[in-house]
Amino acid sequence: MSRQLHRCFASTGTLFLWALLLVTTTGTYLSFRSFVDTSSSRYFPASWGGLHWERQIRASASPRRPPGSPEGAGLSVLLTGAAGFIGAHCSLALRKRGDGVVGIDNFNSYYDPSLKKARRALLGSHGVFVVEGDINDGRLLTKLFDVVPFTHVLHLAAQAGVRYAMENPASYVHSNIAGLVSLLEACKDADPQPAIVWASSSSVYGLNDRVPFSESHRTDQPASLYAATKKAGEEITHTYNHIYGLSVTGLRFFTVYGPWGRPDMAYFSFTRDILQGKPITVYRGRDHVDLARDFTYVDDIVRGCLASLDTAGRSTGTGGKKRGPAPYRIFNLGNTSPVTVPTLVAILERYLRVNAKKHVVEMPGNGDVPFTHANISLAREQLGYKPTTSLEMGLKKFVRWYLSYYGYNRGTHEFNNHYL
Ligand SMILES: O=C(O)[C@H]1O[C@H](OP(=O)(O)OP(=O)(O)OC[C@H]2O[C@@H](n3ccc(=O)[nH]c3=O)[C@H](O)[C@@H]2O)[C@H](O)[C@@H](O)[C@H]1O
Repeated sequence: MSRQLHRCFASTGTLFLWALLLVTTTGTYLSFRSFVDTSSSRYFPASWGGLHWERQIRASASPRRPPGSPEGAGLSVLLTGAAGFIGAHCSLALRKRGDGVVGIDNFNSYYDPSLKKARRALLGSHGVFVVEGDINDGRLLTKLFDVVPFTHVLHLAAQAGVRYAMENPASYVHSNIAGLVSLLEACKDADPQPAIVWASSSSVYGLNDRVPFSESHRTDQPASLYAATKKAGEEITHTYNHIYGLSVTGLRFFTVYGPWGRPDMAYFSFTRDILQGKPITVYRGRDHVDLARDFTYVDDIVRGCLASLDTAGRSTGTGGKKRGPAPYRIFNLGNTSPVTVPTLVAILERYLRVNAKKHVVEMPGNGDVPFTHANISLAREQLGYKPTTSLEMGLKKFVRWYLSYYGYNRGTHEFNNHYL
């Protein structure tokens, strides 16, 4: 009897232990799931969806060219990075000529998000709707293509900045590699497939020292992780063109500047610091040679982007299957007249009527290249691209915008009314 009782207690104890194990495992699993769910929903906030949202998307995507217009029916463009510098300018230019545009932007805090929100407000006042979302969110992209048969994607969302790549390398992989692949996946699955025009960079020329830089020059010696991710983007888009028949145009932008620009770029941060009486750091190359850039004004770049969309040709695939070859193009979009960084500073000093406190240092090994200079023959021939704005003229427009936007004209730094 006592042996039976003992066996019974022993088996009850074993059962209890099993039950305990089961409860603990289930609890651990559930808390892991909830962690995964909350972290992913924190990553991709579900601030999209619903009938009202879909109506806004459709309205924004609809071309508004009059029927029988000489320019044709009008494009319907999904524009990534729409609250960014070049994205906002392109969105407005497309809208103004009667194309439909839906923007997407993740409003990250790489630089002051209030500037991005101000750009979004400007776009909103012109009928361009910008979805707050990340291009890594495949569900959102699929939904957008379900709602609208976009004819084109202008992909300008990216982690920009050459030197920041040493501080935050993961953000370059997230946006410029993973985000690009996520977007291409959605595009290849879409029916009809859109044609894609996207922002590569002059930085892909890296250590190339043949000038001016031509599309046929080598681009296998990047000097920064930023450049490497843009170069990778050119190879990745080629794969999608080859396998799925997506029409792809990559644009190598050369140090783009202008009103509503990026605060992390030299012309912008120099302006801010000069006005605030702070010293600026001017990098200098080896043997005391000044650094130079083929600074390109944003309106010229916008014309290049629109011409690329207009000449992109069709993607050939449907339902993820290629039906024939599609265009794959790469163009330099530069200004063809490099200017040294000290000259850039001198022009700003003149317009701002303030002498900069210059701190000249050897260029640190942080990804910078000594100079850039675009050969734009190919873009001129195939896109009719012809930059018309000198750095002198473009900086004048930038400074005028800067003073107005930051309230210097009224002797106050408060938010001001500002228009392009
Ligand atoms: O064409 C591109 O593909 C890239 O262009 C731009 O890169 P960059 O040409 O490096 O522009 P930008 O930072 O304005 O520095 C300009 C000059 O000022 C020098 N520079 C910079 C900062 C500083 O404090 N001091 C300084 O001398 C600096 O050494 C350089 O000589 C975009 O940012 C990038 O996203 C990418 O699009």
